[in-house]
Amino acid sequence: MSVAERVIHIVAAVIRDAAGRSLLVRKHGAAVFQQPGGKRDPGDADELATLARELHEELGCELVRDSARLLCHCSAPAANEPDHVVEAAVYMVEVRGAIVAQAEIAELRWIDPAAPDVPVARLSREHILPLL
Ligand SMILES: Nc1nc2c([nH]c(=O)n2[C@@H]2O[C@H](COP(=O)(O)OP(=O)(O)OP(=O)(O)O)[C@@H](O)[C@H]2O)c(=O)[nH]1
Repeated sequence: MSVAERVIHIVAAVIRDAAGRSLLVRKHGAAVFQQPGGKRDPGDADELATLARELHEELGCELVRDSARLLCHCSAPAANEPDHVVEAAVYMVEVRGAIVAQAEIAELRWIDPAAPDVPVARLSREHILPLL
């Protein structure tokens, strides 16, 4: 496997509630929680199209596109794929509609970014939550 094949490019979302808690998801088969989001599909026009599609697939809600603000670009060892690195564009976003875990999601959790009470993937723990 080449170095390029070991890099997973994703677009990820920070979604917060009125109390400042942040939403994390755990996928079926995964041990740790991570940001909602995912890999870009060839059919996605841009990063926000990827995010809108992933948020709908995972949470059943709609991205409010105008609300999106780039928070950071960051990278960490991938949570679920050994020997892979995840590189993320991370956006703070607002969503419209009810947030309901869809089929691919085992669990949703609103966490305090300063004191998560669930196991959290490194990308979130080391790079994203400290910015919130
Ligand atoms: N979405 C997301 N993926 C992350 C994060 N942190 C992290 O290490 N990853 C890694 O990046 C991979 C991205 O896969 P994904 O499962 O979210 O993406 P996807 O929905 O497009 O993939 P799929 O269609 O193959 O299921 C995860 O399996 C995980 O190993 C994160 O905060 N959010």
